[in-house]
Amino acid sequence: MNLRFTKMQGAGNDFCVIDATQHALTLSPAQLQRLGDRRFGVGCDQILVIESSRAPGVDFRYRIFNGSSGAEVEHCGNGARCFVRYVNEKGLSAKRSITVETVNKRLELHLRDDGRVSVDMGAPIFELARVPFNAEGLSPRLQGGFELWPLADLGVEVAVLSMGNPHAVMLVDDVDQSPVAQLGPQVETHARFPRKVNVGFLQIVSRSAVRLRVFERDAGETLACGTGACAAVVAGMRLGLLDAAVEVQTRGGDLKIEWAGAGASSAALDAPVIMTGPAQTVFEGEISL
Ligand SMILES: N[C@@H](CCC[C@H](N)C(=O)O)C(=O)O
Repeated sequence: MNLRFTKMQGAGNDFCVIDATQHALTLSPAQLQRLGDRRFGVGCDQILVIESSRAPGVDFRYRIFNGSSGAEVEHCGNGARCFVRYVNEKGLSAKRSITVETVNKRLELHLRDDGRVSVDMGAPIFELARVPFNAEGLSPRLQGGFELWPLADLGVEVAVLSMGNPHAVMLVDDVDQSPVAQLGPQVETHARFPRKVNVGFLQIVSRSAVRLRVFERDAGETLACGTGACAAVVAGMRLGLLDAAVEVQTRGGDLKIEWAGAGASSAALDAPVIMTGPAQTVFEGEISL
């Protein structure tokens, strides 16, 4: 089959976007991997499929597949910004704000007048079983009232949370010196994370700025990870290190993360995380799969 795609990027995290609003489309893991393959296919971190939705109040279904494995995942923040840019540029909706549903949550996406995109990423999830993270037999170290969990065999401590997809965040002194390529895959596949995990390396620069590298589950290190930025900043806020609005510097660009739960009582922990950043179309093409 011949498949039309649009290559997009948000802070360097790149995507193949496929419009499946007019016809049902099922791609096999091998076809998805071909799209994701940088040597023999198109090349991208994730494949985003746009489907129509019949759910009340929902404009589109937003499906996400990791490009290297073809596995469907729950959430992709940088992809969400590209999603609403695509829908607008292709005239699939004239609305500046749309609501989409992923496999496990609803998101609100807004095109801003300054050219950037804001996404209501929903509330972070801290229940370990829902991340999922198996903490049996472990004792966390508390910092600012939040837990840092030891992964003793790797000699690191991680904050654990979900943005709809699983994240482990570790504090580092300097992201440039961090052993991301070595430690990333070891934490990603650690037995304590039964569905694997995205791994963030977080350097605190000030109370309103951080540097971040993320080793993504099934994708390796990417230039930026939107859910990773949200998870890392929320972890930093709960550890008492960050204020409520934070600039995240990644290798592919800057993202702004805001969360009303920072420094607040537990009543505000279910406040949504708001992410703002760029989204751009790179080129369009067709591939034979
Ligand atoms: N690039 C993403 C996250 C994509 C999914 C992730 N690799 C996972 O497996 O959960 C983002 O911008 O959030």
